[in-house]
Amino acid sequence: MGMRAIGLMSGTSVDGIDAALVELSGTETDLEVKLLRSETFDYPAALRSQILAVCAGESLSMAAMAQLDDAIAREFAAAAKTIQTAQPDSQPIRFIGSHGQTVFHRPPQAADEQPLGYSLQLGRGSAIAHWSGITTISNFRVGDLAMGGQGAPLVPRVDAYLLGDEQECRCVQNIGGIGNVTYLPARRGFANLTAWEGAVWGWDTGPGNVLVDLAVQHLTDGAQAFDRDGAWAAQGQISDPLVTQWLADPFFSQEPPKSTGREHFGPDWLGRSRQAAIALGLSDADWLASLTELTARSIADSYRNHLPQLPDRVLVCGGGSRNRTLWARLQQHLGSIPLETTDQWGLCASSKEAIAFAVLGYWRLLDRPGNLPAATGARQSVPLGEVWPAPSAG
Ligand SMILES: Nc1ncnc2c1ncn2[C@@H]1O[C@H](COP(=O)(O)OP(=O)(O)OP(=O)(O)O)[C@@H](O)[C@H]1O
Ligand SMILES: CC(=O)N[C@H]1[C@@H]2OC[C@@H](O2)[C@@H](O)[C@@H]1O[C@H](C)C(=O)O
Repeated sequence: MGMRAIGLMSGTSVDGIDAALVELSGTETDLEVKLLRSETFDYPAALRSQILAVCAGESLSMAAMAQLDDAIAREFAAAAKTIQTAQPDSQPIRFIGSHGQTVFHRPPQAADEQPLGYSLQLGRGSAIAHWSGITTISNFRVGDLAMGGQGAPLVPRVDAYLLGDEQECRCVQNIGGIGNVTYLPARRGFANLTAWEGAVWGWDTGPGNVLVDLAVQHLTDGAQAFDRDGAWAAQGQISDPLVTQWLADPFFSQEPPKSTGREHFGPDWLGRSRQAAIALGLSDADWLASLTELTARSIADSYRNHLPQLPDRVLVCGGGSRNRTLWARLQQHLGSIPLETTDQWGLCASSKEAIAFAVLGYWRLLDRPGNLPAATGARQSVPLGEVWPAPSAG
């Protein structure tokens, strides 16, 4: 029997906590993850607004930050306890792997006086361990940042061992708030596993759902959080000149390793895009169609611009996989390359990132590396995460 664990993730959409109860066995090529249960726990509305305000640059006193940190940790601990209670049996949970909530992300800048990147995830693991009574592994990004890396994306090494293939070259495309890709060349072309792992690659492709979400929230005064199934964008016309103008953003032509967040693709970016759309006389639906197109184009263009070869297949995960308009546009730009969800390959598309943080925590306990230097730019691969033992009962 494998090791039972819980993975917890709240991403850049800030929609809620994705929780996955898993059973883990093996290590890398023999790694197996059985998903026993998964659930999303929405943030209380007031907490979500506060997180979004902080992500948008609102300043906080240290006391307010401590309070926010622990309000998030409480939600994470409660999510873990709820999913633990829903277990099919009463097996002990060995650990929680918790990503936490990113509220600030600054990639390293080579020309800067402070070249180290900085990434802050709130919801401290020590408090989650305290409130859940389960050993918690958290703060996964800092170890990579200390090695000079971007601190993101961290999922590529997990994708490699869960979705890599002997014969086929694949891309795994996550479309959360921000989009990120993992490139998995076919294993058969490599002398050994180390050589193959060295050729696995990944980067943030840019906006996933974040701009469309913000636009829908703006247009509906917050009544709607996202463009369900892409229905609104489907009613509009794409403005190619506008999309081309947006694609001139320097992030898109930057060579990987690269990562980004709401600091760049956030409210200010959206405001400028709104002005440009109004200047061209676009309707609301045209604006949404064009923002959706930007996500699709930025993903497909980044494959063409950066990859050594186009993949045989693209596997999509994250909430954006449910946006039909985005899906159709991405398929259009990928031409004959088949586009499928990771569900079709045995890995739940809406829980994959939560599952990945359970695997990264597992690798921490096994003293195995978590990051891929090719994906993050770190000087070396290291085990990721800090371990917070639960206080013993009684
Ligand atoms: N039915 C749907 N139609 C269109 N979009 C959807 C649908 N369901 C979810 N989404 C989109 O998915 C988003 C949530 O995706 P997800 O949970 O993968 O994001 P995340 O955890 O913030 O990701 P990341 O950390 O990778 O940025 C929502 O904000 C919404 O934009
Ligand atoms: C700083 C941060 O939280 N980055 C997230 C975000 O959401 C998607 C993309 O940007 C990715 O780089 C990362 O998450 C995934 C899970 C990762 O680290 O692989």
